[in-house]
Amino acid sequence: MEPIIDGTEEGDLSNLTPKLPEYRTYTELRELGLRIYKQVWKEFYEWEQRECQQIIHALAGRRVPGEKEKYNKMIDRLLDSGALQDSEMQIDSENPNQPLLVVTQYDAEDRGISYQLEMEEISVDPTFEAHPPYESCPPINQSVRLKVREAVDFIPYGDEENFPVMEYLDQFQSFAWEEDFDPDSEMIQIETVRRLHKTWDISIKNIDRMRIFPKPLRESYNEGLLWERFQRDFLRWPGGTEDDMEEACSEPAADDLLARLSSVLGTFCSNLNCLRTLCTTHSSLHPQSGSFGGGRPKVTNQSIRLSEGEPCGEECFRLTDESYMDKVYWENKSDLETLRTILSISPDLFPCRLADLCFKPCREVFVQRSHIYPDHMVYDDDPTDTGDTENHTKNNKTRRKARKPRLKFEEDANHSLYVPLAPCNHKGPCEKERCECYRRERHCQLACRCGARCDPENVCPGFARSAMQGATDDPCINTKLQRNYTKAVEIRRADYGLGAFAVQDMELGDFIGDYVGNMLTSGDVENLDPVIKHNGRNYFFEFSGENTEEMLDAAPVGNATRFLNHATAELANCEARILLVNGEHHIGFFTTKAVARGKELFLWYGDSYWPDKGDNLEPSSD
Ligand SMILES: C[S@@+](CC[C@H](N)C(=O)[O-])C[C@H]1O[C@@H](n2cnc3c(N)ncnc32)[C@H](O)[C@@H]1O
Repeated sequence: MEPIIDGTEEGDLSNLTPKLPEYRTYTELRELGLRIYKQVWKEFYEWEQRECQQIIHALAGRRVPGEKEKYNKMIDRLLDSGALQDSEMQIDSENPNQPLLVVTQYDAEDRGISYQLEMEEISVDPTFEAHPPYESCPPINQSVRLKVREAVDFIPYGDEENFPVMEYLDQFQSFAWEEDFDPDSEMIQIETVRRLHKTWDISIKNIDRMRIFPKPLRESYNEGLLWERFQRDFLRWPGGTEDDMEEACSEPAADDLLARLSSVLGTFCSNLNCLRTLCTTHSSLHPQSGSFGGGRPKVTNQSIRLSEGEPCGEECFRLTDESYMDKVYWENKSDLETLRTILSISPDLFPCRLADLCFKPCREVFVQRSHIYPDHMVYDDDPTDTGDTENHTKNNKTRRKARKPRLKFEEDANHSLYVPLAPCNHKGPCEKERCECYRRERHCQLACRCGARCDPENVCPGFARSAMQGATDDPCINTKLQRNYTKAVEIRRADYGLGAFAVQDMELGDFIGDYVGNMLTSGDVENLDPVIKHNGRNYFFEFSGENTEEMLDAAPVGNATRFLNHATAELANCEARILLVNGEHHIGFFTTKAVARGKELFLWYGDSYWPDKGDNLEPSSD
């Protein structure tokens, strides 16, 4: 038997039943929900049709008097389906210069009736040259990881006969326009929820129980239809009220520190190269380097205790010995919970900081941290190396078959300085004696924040000192990239499609920009896909170092650097350098000689880029 609505639990109908005694079961409630849903649906689409008509009318040019009547008459004749079943159109061959279109329609007995249609001639300025067809490329200022799309968004070059449409479509499973999220239906659902909740006093929980929407309204404080709605701008329409539904999104409990922080910072990326919201660079594959940089502890208690610095007093954690390890007892369990939460966010936070946050002596927090993370639990492997990455790589590998020619960063006599190095993994600042980066003149200067593992708080006292000193007169080359000290370029037609031209005089060593694109994790990429084959433009840039093989594709997203064309090594006036910035590899383009304003910028793409043609492509000399 259908359960009667419970009047005791949260989200019950005890307050509803007196108002609406007929709604006593969830089936009845669902019928009410569906009724409101249909009502909103109808209102929305009636409004949308009217609204669209108005917009289209507003866009139309001025009408010639009588034109409408003439047009209507003609349409009536054309649509007279009793007499005519088919039609064809042709230009009047006797009068090719006359802009006249003859429409002939045929009836079932093949009798044709012809109409002449007046046409408006639009002449195009003969000096106007249409822009060559280009694939879409939204601008980005840092590389991103695009999801591997299984649905095709649109068919590029669909109107060009020689584009292999079917070969292109074969790569996808479905059409995005058939599947993707529909903002209209989200608005209709939200308005239905609002009416049920506000007008009919039905709780969010009971609305969920009606099971009329495809996804739950409130899966958690940051999941579900209600939460998603507040992440977007909302279309205003007369039937929908943009009001207080936000309050229906539940907040994490007051004492759930981790959840509260996540709800605030969930979309904020704390990676030093990012520091922005809704990052798609770090959080998708490496969630721990996104929101919180937390994850597993990397620093042992022993190293913390022996780290550089003077004890702050007799009770300092630096003076903790074994005998003290079982003498710390915190009566209030919530103190320990707070410490655990802080450590789950930042597992290597120094005891002095922990002491401030927990209102406890540093020695006590140190001992408690040692219990939570005993030294045998502290690994020195790469915490960002998750199974996710592996899966992603595997997926890519199965999807991708052959190696594409790509712009490749190769170690040779001229470029050996710029082969990427793994971040230094030692305590303190880089030193001549021990650092490979120093030997190869790739060291981080003190004021530069290179080296993901060089944790300023715990293991790199040199960092803290240098940071206070501010930038040096001769800052590390990374700062040009970090601060975006680029020289302006203009993108315009060149000998090989579009090219990048100097807008101002440039000197040797000027920074042009950071080559950004879609970050691919696998060294293997798909067969030259039909779009590249068709338009002949390849935006892959691969670089491989000691432990890295990374690839950027600036075809789907990019910035001005994607337009630097190729020239031989002698004629090129720019070069690519691999920089290690806060532990991430970047490809910076720099001038290798002075470039006068108005001149095109060229890069030597490397031998592997032109597998068929060899390196004999030269730019024009002017
Ligand atoms: C990274 S894109 C450079 C920008 C490109 N010109 C555009 O319009 O987008 C590389 C492509 O440009 C063209 N290209 C660049 N340099 C060239 C050269 N020296 N000779 C012939 N084609 C070149 C090739 O189609 C190549 O795949």
